[in-house]
Amino acid sequence: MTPRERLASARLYLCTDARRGRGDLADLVRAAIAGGVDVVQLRDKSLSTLEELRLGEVVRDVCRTEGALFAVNDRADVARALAADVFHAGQDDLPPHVSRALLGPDVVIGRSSPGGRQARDADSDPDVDYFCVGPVWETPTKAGRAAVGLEAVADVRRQAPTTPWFAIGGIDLDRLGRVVDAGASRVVVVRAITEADDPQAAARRLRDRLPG
Ligand SMILES: Cc1ncc(COP(=O)(O)OP(=O)(O)O)c(N)n1
Ligand SMILES: Cc1nc(C(=O)O)sc1CCOP(=O)(O)O
Ligand SMILES: [Mg+2]
Repeated sequence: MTPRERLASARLYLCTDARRGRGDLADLVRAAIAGGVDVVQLRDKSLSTLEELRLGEVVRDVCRTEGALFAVNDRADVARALAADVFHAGQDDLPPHVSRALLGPDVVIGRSSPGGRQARDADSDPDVDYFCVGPVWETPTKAGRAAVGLEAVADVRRQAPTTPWFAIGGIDLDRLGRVVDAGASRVVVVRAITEADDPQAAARRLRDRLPG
C-alpha cells in the first residue's frame, strides 16, 4: 500500500510534543503504535534543526519498524531529509502547491484548518491529501488559538469532503464520543497519549472508540 492509501484508512494520529523529561520518545512512539496509532508526527517547537533531524531519524525508524506513517511538521527540508511519509503544514506555513513542488508526488501532504472556508479550500486543493479541523476545544498544547467547537466539526461533516479529514484539539477519551457524534471518524491527539501513564492502553482505548 502507498502512504496515501494508508493515510486514507488511518483513524488515530499522534503528534508528539516536547517530552519535558517524561521518558524516552522512541518508547512512547512504540507503545502508541502498538495501541493502534496509524500516523506519528514529530512536533516539538523547542528543537534546533539538527536536533529535529536526529530525533526524526529515531522516530522515523520506529515508525518504519512498527508499521506507522511518519510525519514531519512545518519543515519541508527536514521532511525531505528524513524521507518522511507525511508533511503537515498549517495556514501560516508553506502553501500546499509549494510543499508539493518541494517534496514530489508521493509524499502525503496535510493542512490545518479551523473548518469553514479553509476546510473547503483544503478539500478542493489537489495537493492536499488530508486536512485537520480544530482546535475543537482550547488546548494548552496550542495555547492562544480559539476553539472552533463541535459545530465546526459538524459543519465539515455536512460539507461531505472527499478528502480524508481529522478533528484535533483538546480531544481525550472523555470527549471522543462527542467528536465522533459530530461527524469525525479520524482524530489527532497529543496529551491524551503523551501524558498517559500507559500510552499503549490510552491509544487502544481511543482507537477502539473510533469507527472503522
Ligand atoms: C495533524 C496536525 N494537525 C494540525 C497541526 C497544527 O498545525 P499548525 O496550525 O501549523 O500549528 P503547529 O503545529 O505548527 O504549531 C499539526 N501540527 N498537525
Ligand atoms: C498541534 C495542534 N494543532 C491544533 C489545531 O487546531 O490545528 S490543536 C493542536 C494541539 C492538540 O493537542 P492536544 O491533543 O494536547 O489538545
Ligand atoms: Mg505549523
